[in-house]
Amino acid sequence: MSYTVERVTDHVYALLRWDETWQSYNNSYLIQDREQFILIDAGKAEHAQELGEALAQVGCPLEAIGLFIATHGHRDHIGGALGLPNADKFIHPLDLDLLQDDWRAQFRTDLTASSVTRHFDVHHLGDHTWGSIALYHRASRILFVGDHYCFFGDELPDEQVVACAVRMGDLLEPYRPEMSGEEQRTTRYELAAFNQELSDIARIPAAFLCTGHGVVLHGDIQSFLQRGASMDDNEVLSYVMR
Ligand SMILES: O=c1ccn([C@@H]2O[C@@H]3COP(=O)(O)O[C@H]3[C@H]2O)c(=O)[nH]1
Repeated sequence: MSYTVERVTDHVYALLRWDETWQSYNNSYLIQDREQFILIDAGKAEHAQELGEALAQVGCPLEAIGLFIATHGHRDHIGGALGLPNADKFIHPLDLDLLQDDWRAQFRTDLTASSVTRHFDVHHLGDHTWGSIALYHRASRILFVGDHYCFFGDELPDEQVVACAVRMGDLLEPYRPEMSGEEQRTTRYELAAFNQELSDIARIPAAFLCTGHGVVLHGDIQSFLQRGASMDDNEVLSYVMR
């Protein structure tokens, strides 16, 4: 099994696949709701079959996923969603352009639909990509932030998928505009805006932080995010240079 599957909390699983090509974990998350399964992010299209096997391992056939939400439109978060036959698929309208032409028709952009807001508070971030979002799943107190803040390329600490945010304080990641993969974004350096967005989501009473890549954090998520939001230019530079 090329996916690592781990329970985050009741009815929520993290599914991580180490991608040799990009040398990083790619994360997806499964939530078992009373009526349906919900998938957040779906990995690359070429890993879709393995994602299906990982989901089956926790009792979720692909047909049972009724709702899919992408944290943003990069292909390592979207590709696997194409194989979900019964899911209503959502993405922020500003990321629709990132999708292949023949994929766009499969996606809805009305994130204010009750099928989404019944479960999640949606926060537009717009940093990693123009349409990147954070999703707060109120029932589980999980904050999904996609790649706004993530551990791209990092190994799992002590091979643990879920780790304590306080103990992982030095896992802080710098602001990395180059991660956006889009020229428009990579040439902009907007640390102040990035920090403000982090500071805003740090107010959410989350007990878990689920990012687009790598370890899942639990515990004092507010302090962890606030600490990230307080990095100044010098500190960002020292992280980038290390
Ligand atoms: O070998 C690589 C590694 C990375 N990237 C880009 O960096 C981005 C990081 O965020 P993401 O995971 O949403 O998408 C990734 C891609 O856009 C790439 O194009 N080729």
